[in-house]
Formats: sequence, structure tokens, C-alpha cells
Amino acid sequence: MSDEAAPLPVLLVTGFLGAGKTTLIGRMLDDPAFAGSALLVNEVGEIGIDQELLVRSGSPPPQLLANGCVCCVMNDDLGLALRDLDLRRRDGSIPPFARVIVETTGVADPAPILARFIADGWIQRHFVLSAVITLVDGVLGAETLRSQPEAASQAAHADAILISKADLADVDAIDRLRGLLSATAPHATILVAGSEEAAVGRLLEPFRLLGLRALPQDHGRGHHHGHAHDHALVTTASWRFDDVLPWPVIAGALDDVVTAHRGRLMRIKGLLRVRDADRPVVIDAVQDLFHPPRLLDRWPSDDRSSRIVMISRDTSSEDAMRALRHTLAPMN
Ligand SMILES: Nc1nc2c(ncn2[C@@H]2O[C@H](COP(=O)(O)OP(=O)(O)OP(=O)(O)O)[C@@H](O)[C@H]2O)c(=O)[nH]1
Repeated sequence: MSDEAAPLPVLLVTGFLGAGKTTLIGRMLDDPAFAGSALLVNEVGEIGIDQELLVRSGSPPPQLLANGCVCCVMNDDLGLALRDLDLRRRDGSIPPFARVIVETTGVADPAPILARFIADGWIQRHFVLSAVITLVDGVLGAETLRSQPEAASQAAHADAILISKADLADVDAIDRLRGLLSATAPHATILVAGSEEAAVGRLLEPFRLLGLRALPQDHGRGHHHGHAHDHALVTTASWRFDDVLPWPVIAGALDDVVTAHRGRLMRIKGLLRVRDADRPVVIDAVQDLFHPPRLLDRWPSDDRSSRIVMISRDTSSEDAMRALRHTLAPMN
């Protein structure tokens, strides 16, 4: 790409912890219209899991931004990663790509990220933020919008809001949530998704348009309201281990830990190697809601050790991880 070439569109996918960002991006990448998307995944924990779930042939390997949240003023990982992508695209060390998809952490306030796209002259010449897509959990979203300032900012800055997990919520609750969101983000397109595959194509249609067409930079977005979160209050605990344990043992220990820390853990995610299973198991808890474990088709990379990440506002994630290790570690 020469310097005069049109800036490449960037899609910013945001949404509170566990709202369904990785799930949506996975579906986008499986849609031929999104082939050739470069992916930057920002995670709060020092061990990344999402980028492992988003490996696709034909697209550059997802790049993990693990150095803290890119919305922090002092963190220029996003700027550096965009420069690196541009460089590697020019020297041919990664396949060409037509757009960049950025998955923010669940506790990211998009406002400072949007500001950076305007303030950084190099980014302005090479990339254009074409849309902010915000995932809102259909079950937990209303309460999360009220109690978590980052979630409210994510909705306020959205061009499109996707209410996920409609299959797990009742219709009236989804209607109320939709009403709340239209008041928070009157300019945003609001869509509702369940898990049915049939709906995916329809849901992706507006995203596809947004991804291919660069919108003016101040398109309908809320104004900068200041930085809506305090990372000092977000604690993550990560554990990587090579012991291969039976599923019932792991599930039982996780259940005990979640019960003991009810109401305090915001997120648990893990990629696990389990005895007698030749494929990896993905576990996800969002607040107190445990999603069914999922078997992946294959290991996404050569790294076959188990990884668990817990996230909380207080030190519960550290306490819970200590308890989990105490139960599982002596079983090697
Ligand atoms: N039933 C149902 N489950 C969903 C839906 N969308 C996402 N999930 C599940 O919700 C859990 C969390 O989804 P993710 O896509 O990992 O959420 P995320 O926003 O990327 O999570 P973080 O990166 O940790 O903030 C997973 O178990 C998903 O399978 C949906 O529409 N319906």
C-alpha cells in the first residue's frame, strides 16, 4: 500500500466481560465477506485465550495485545500494533488484509480509543475507524449497564449494538433492554441475536456494510465523557498448568470456587486439556452464569497447556484462583 492509498477500515468490537465479542468475531471471520481481516485482540489477563479461538486460515494470525487495556492513556499498544501490521503487510510477511478488527477488553472504555484515532496523525493517514460495534448481554446487560460505567460508555459510543444471548432471556426482558439502550445510544442501530446459526447472516449484514464503507469519524458517536474506568479496581488471576485432569474433577472444583465467591467474580474463562478428551475444552462463566463447556474441533496452536483466567473488581479473582489451585494442583 502506498502512503496515498485509502485508509483501511477498522472495526472496534467492544462490550462488557463475557457479552459475546469473541463469539461474534468468530462468526464474522467464518463469513466469506470478512475473509482477509487482520485481528487485534486486547485482553486484561496476562494469558490470552480469545486470540487462540480466532485463528483462521487465510487471515493473518490474530495478534494479542496483552500489555494491559489499550484504552489506558499510557498504553500505545494499539498504535504500535497498527504500525506493525502495516509494516508486515508491506513486506509481505503476513497475507494482505482489507480491514482490521479490534476486540477490546471487556472493561475498556472506548472513548480514549476513539480519541487516539483522531489525535494520532499516522493512524489517521493509514486507518479509519469505520464502526464501533458493542455487544450487550441479553441476560445480564440491564444490570451491567447500571452498575458498570465502562458498559454504559461502550453502549453510548456504539454505531451498532448487538444484544446477545436472546435465546437465554425472556422476550419482555429483551424489550426492556432494547428500550434502555435506545435511550443510552439513540443514534445506534440495535440488533438482537440468539445462538441460531440461521440468524447470523442477517445479523452480519449491517456489520459487513460498516466494515466495507468508511464512515465519517464523528458519525453519530457520543462525545468523549472522560475515562470511565479505574484499572486499579480490576484484578485478574491467571494459571497455566500441564497436568491433565479428569473433567468431573475440574468441573467440581470450579463449581465450588464459583459458589464460594458468588456475586464477586466477573469472568472466568479457560482453555483446558482434559483427560480422555483429544480436543480442548473451553469454559466460560460470566458473573454467576456458567455457559455450557465447549469442545473445540482442534487445538488452535502447538501450545497445549491448560489456561484459566479469572477477573474481578476486588481481590476475589486471586482468592478464587488460589482456592482452585489448592484443590487441583496436588492431584498431579
Ligand atoms: N446461549 C448463547 N450463548 C452465547 C451467545 N453469545 C455468546 N455466548 C456464550 O457466552 C460466553 C462468553 O462469550 P464470549 O464471546 O467469549 O464473550 P467475550 O465478550 O468475548 O468475553 P471477554 O473477552 O472475556 O470479555 C461463551 O460461552 C459463549 O458461547 C448467544 O447469543 N447465546
